[in-house]
Amino acid sequence: MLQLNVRDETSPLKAVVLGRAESSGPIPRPEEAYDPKSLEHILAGTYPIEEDMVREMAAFDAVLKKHGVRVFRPEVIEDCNQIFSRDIAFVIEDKLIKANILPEREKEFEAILHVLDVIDPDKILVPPPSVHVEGGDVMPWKEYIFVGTYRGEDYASYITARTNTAAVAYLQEQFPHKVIKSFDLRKSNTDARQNALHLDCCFQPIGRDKAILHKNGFLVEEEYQWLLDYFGRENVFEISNEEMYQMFSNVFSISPDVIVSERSFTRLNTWLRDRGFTVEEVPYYEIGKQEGLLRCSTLPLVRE
Ligand SMILES: NC(=O)NCCC[C@H](N)C(=O)O
Repeated sequence: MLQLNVRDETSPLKAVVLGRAESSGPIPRPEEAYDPKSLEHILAGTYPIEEDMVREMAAFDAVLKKHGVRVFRPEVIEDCNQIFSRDIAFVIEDKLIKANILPEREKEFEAILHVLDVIDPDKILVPPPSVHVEGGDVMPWKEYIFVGTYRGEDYASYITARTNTAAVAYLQEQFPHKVIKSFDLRKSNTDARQNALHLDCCFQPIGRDKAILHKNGFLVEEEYQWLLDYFGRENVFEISNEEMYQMFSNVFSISPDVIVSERSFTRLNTWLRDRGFTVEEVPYYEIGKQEGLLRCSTLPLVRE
């Protein structure tokens, strides 16, 4: 049995699910896209090909293994995009919460049932259908659980709004000893530069006391300001609109000292190295075309 344990975003990683790109299906039709960046690449004829994405994920897998991480992979479901394991379930403390994900992505969960077999069933939580939540929006951090949400009345019209206010209330009920801090995120179904698809698309804690942050991802300025004040301006790497689009905030922590990043993120990677981080660079540009990157591809199960 695997003893689940995830209390933050950066403690040394022991076990993780890494998504996979094999048999991820044909190029979707424009009306099948569920994020604006994929849509952009479908329309431009630049949607990533499977071979390239498999190669990128293999490079990520090799880095995780080099650092002694036990890596689980989903079973292959034919013609099903299973790259972004982050969103199908997430672990907080010793509980795995099944996400109530976009209906278009529901069957991805079946591919990790073999992982659930090594987890105590009492530790698996299944939220009611009214709770919409995806792991990209949820981040345990010290006494907090940070949650990205969309509070607008027009929630249902955004395929890019994945975590609702019922999820915020649900997480508070399940983790009463935690402070749930929610953030209203900017959404666009059509413009990837105006869309924070999940919280990890505009913010992520790194190291012991640092964060990557993008102001325009937040609809409420005080909520962005709260994060800036909490981490302290000198500990925050602020990213531009273009860097958010390139998914700079979606790097992945193997430990407080080791971060996996995209090889072209020169400004970020230099800032990290200057602050003593070990940066493991991998090619992940093709996967980035689907509005997800390294954090989105992982589902941490055990951190020290
Ligand atoms: N945590 C994340 O931001 N996940 C990325 C998911 C991208 C995928 N194309 C989606 O729209 O669900």
